[in-house]
Amino acid sequence: MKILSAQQIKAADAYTIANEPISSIDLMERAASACAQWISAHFSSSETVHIFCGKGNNGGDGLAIARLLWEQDYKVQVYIVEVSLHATDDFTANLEKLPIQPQYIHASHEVPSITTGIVVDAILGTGLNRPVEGWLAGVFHHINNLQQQIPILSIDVPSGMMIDSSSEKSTCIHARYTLSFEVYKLGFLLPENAERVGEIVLLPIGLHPEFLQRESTPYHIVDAAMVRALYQPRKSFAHKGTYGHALLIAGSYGKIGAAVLSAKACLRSGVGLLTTYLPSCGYNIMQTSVPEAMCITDPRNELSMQFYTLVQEKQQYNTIGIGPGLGTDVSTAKGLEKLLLQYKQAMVIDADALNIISQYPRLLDQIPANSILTPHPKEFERLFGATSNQFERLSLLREKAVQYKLYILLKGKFSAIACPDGVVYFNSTGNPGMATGGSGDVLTGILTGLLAQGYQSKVAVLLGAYIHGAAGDAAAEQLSQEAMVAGDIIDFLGEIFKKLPN
Ligand SMILES: NC(=O)C1=CN([C@@H]2O[C@H](COP(=O)(O)OP(=O)(O)OC[C@H]3O[C@@H](n4cnc5c(N)ncnc54)[C@H](O)[C@@H]3O)[C@@H](O)[C@H]2O)[C@@H](O)CC1
Ligand SMILES: [K+]
Repeated sequence: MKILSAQQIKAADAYTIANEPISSIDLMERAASACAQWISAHFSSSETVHIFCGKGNNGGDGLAIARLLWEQDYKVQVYIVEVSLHATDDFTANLEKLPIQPQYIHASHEVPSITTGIVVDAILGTGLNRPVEGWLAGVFHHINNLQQQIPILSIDVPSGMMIDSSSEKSTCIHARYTLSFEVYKLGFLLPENAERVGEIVLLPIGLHPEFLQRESTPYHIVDAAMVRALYQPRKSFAHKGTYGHALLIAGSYGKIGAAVLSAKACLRSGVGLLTTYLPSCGYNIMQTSVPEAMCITDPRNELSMQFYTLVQEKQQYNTIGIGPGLGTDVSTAKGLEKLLLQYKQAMVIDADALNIISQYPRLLDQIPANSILTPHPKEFERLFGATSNQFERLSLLREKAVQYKLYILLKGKFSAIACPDGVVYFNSTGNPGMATGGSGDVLTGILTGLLAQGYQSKVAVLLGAYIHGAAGDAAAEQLSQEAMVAGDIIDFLGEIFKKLPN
């Protein structure tokens, strides 16, 4: 699914108006009626609905929602926040049709103290062009400080939030639900706005499909339809050689569990054969807990330079996953350098392997093209430096993926996957229950398994990120976000794979 900028959304509205064709006011009515329907499906008509409207088209939506709910016997109060002298035509038209008397607000102390019902925020939408400050910021603080039990529903965008750039410094409404139109907005996907958008509800408003199809954007959402199209069912005449041989280089004394989780996830993702390369202390643990994996050990407790010779001697590995629990010992760093100099196929690089690379940045140039890097935000910062906000971090992510011809998956609620062509995909699965030790090791295993069996890097990373999150969602559903552990994600992979065929 495409993510459009504020300018593109405006163009989509205009294209729909011109080509459906439909009048602007009728398109607004359609948007408002989608919101009113959602509200009536979720809140009883005994609730008073307090609707705060600005004077742009977002406010126009609010006025139309007020009328539609009033017609459905809701008790409705409308407050017009005088954000500007100018009102848009569609706002004015809807004000004329409003069956009740609105109350005007020019100062923060004029916000009524609301003790029951629900609040609808239709003050500012995608037309926001500067940070919210002054008395309007005071109005927002009043609304945000209403009692916890009063849900705040923002229409299209929480007022005060920019959708294409950072608005960290802007005062913003903190919504429990954001009822947004048709497409995700970039700002919804970045952690700086997590507390502002609450739960995102996308409501279709019939924007012209032709426009959505032909408009290009560097930002996309990875959804179920996309991964179903990427998934390849297994061939009926397959043997274990058909699905590749992966090498997983992982573990150090005290962190063999990371290697075990990664190995199990790799096997459960369909790899044909798996060899693990571990420090000697991990031998019994791996052979006992993952008997399906072959095991080669390094005589030391940290992995050393020896692992490069191993790859040199045995060229049969279709891919290598390296990093989980590896440690950053100097001999391991040397081994990684030798490995990168020799191994030229796409590989998966995670955790301590990334930390080693950030200590020796010259290694970045040695990473085989189309490899997949999976940093969390701190690892990303260590690798590529700090940025002043998350939109800048996203630009840096794209820039580095292009520069080094890599797929870089920046972990988070909506993991951002930047590709060598500069396109970014945001994963839509996963939950906070996955913020637990070992989840990343599981992801590395899945990605290594998919790459080894012949998926192209792009497909492997999109499919892998999606099924990792989806298995985490299935685990949380069954066990709760609190009680689930990383190993549970592996246990639910099968359930997700079963749902993939079209
Ligand atoms: N036909 C359309 O164009 C449709 C538009 N829709 C709605 O229209 C919205 C966009 O409408 P508009 O472009 O009128 O924009 P807004 O309704 O977001 O408001 C823009 C107004 O707010 C002012 N403003 C911007 N930043 C401010 C700040 N920091 N402090 C005070 N005032 C500020 C601007 O000067 C302008 O007067 C969407 O979010 C959506 O809700 C929907 O009705 C769908 C159809
Ligand atoms: K709003």
